[in-house]
Amino acid sequence: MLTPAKPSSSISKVRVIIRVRPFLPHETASRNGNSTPCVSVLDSELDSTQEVTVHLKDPETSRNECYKLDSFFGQEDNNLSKIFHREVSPLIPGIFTGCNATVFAYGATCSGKTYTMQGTDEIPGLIPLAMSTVLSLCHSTGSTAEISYYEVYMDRCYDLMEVKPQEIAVMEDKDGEIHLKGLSKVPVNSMPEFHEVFSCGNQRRKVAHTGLNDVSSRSHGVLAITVSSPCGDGSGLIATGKLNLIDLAGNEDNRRTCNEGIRLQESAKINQSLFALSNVIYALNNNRPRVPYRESKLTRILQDSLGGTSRALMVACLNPGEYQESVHTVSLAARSRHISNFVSSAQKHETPKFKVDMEAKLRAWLESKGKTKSSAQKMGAFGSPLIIKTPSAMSSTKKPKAYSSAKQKSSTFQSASTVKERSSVLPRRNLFTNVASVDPSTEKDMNLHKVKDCSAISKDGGSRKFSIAQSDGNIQPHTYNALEATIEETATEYSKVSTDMIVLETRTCTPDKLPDKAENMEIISSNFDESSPICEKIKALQSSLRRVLSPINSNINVENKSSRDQICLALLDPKTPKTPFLLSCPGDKSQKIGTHLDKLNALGSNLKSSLVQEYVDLLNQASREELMELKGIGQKMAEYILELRETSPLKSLHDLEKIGLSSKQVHNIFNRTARGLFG
Ligand SMILES: Nc1ncnc2c1ncn2[C@@H]1O[C@H](COP(=O)(O)OP(=O)(O)OP(=O)(O)O)[C@@H](O)[C@H]1O
Repeated sequence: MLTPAKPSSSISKVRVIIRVRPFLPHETASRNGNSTPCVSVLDSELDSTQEVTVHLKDPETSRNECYKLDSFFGQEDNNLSKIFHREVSPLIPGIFTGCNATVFAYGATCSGKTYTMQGTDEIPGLIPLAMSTVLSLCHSTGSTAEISYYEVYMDRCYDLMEVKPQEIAVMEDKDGEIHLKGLSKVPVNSMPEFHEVFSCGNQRRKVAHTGLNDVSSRSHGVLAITVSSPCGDGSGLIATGKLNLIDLAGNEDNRRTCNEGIRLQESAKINQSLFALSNVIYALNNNRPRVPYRESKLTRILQDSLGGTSRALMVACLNPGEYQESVHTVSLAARSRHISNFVSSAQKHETPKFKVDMEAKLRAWLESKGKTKSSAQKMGAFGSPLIIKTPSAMSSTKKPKAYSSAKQKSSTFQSASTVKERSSVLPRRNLFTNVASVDPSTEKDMNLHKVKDCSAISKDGGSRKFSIAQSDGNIQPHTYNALEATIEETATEYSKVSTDMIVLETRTCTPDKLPDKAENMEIISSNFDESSPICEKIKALQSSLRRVLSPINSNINVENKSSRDQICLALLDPKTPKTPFLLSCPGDKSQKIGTHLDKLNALGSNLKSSLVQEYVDLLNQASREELMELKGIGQKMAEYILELRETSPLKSLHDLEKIGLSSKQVHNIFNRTARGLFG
């Protein structure tokens, strides 16, 4: 029987849940029998269908982090039917009324994504469970089901139902509907039929890109179940709905793998598309006016099944023994889910300041004061979209000792009496990460610590963090949003040229711990030509940030730090010295700038970058007639460009591929224009 959709405490349009797989036998052996997972939730939250706080703890360094997510399924929930009945089954009835839904398994390699989606013969995964539910509903309602199975590999789409996987063109019609031209659809009436078709597709997916001995998926596998149902009103109309069940490729941290050659390219594409997916989910959950569907093939294909009336579920899969990897996965998942609500200045005066690792103490304290479990559960971690309800009667004399003593030492904490009723305190946007292990009472300069801490993580984990650190304060929402949009855009650009894992985070810190001068904040880019678009963007970002910050920094009132408002931003990166030119032999500076030929080559490359940038600007600004004067652009193309840039301005020539041009065509258009300059 289908369970009705459960009301959730969260207002996410895309639910984001965690699933932790059990340790595998060889993992338990190599951990000398230690089977404590690096991730957990409080026992009281284990069976919660409400928001949960996920705790990650590194047994080796005792680092820890907390994130708010929609639900948690631990190692003991090995039976996938629990996840199915609670999270997936409620999405199915909508498919029979013409709505779409999407379920993704997201996570690092070997975190259990494929297992979660497919299961085994004994323990069916989410895909067979969903298929069998759809089929039984079809039988009882007179509906029919068809399946398609395709993969997105290196930003290209291939039909897995064909004996030799065919590339599928992704087309968008004038109503914005996406069509996968020529994609096979196979009618399915029974589970044996389904298994036969699905396992052939799986075999093709495995062989196509991994080789038979390599178990890691290098592509995103999408099983689409399309249901056609007669409308119950006797009109003879048919409602068509679609359920996408997606086994995403595993994200990878390339500085911890030995990837090279094609593997490195694959990995870059995988990380880039996962980041684009997270941006889409974030935009949807935050009611952003623009949802960046066009940033990857996968999100473009899923446009009709993410947002609008569609419902979606992200299952973030974790390997219980991999702390760093889990932090990457959960932080990206939490960021996707994150609901932004900027606090107005008036509200900010009394915004409670908690440090994330105080949450458990505060919750315990509330409970000891006789608060009900449910009110205690509403207690948000620092990164919580919903900050807290505590009784206004709570007096400072009743403060817990640890709390008040912490307050004396650091303004990170505020007395419990300043905690406001939930109705009057809106959440601030923050994902407070990487500093949870810091003891503020011993930390002289919290901000420095944060920077150090994040840099260290960058080195350990090989991730690039793009962070916004913000104190509560008077930064206008539009200024904040503009900065945030710029940094997101920068991170997206970065993801296009880098194979690093990208972590984008918004953090909150206390005003007195922010750098006094904007100049103290380092925005470091490495491995890029100074003239590259990413460097240009970073420079522009840095200077606009300084402009925003300078009046604030000049008005510092040391005595009144708690009401001072600041925002600071840092691209936290391993510190690589900048070099004047990055030529073909990185690491050997003496050769890089030695000869006139090198300089000429460097100039040539600068010229090319600025020419490309000029060209992109022109494409974004020119009229239809002007566009048609460009070599290689006809009327149809000009119209496509006008349409495309309305929703998403072109950022690079590569963006032209989003309107269906192949990279060769894009190259040719630009070459013709460049040749025209000299011709
Ligand atoms: N719940 C589970 N119970 C038992 N074994 C599991 C479970 N989840 C995953 N595994 C095992 O863990 C290993 C990795 O799982 P899986 O192949 O699903 O990972 P993945 O995330 O899809 O990896 P990749 O991205 O590399 O394809 C497999 O051997 C799988 O059988």
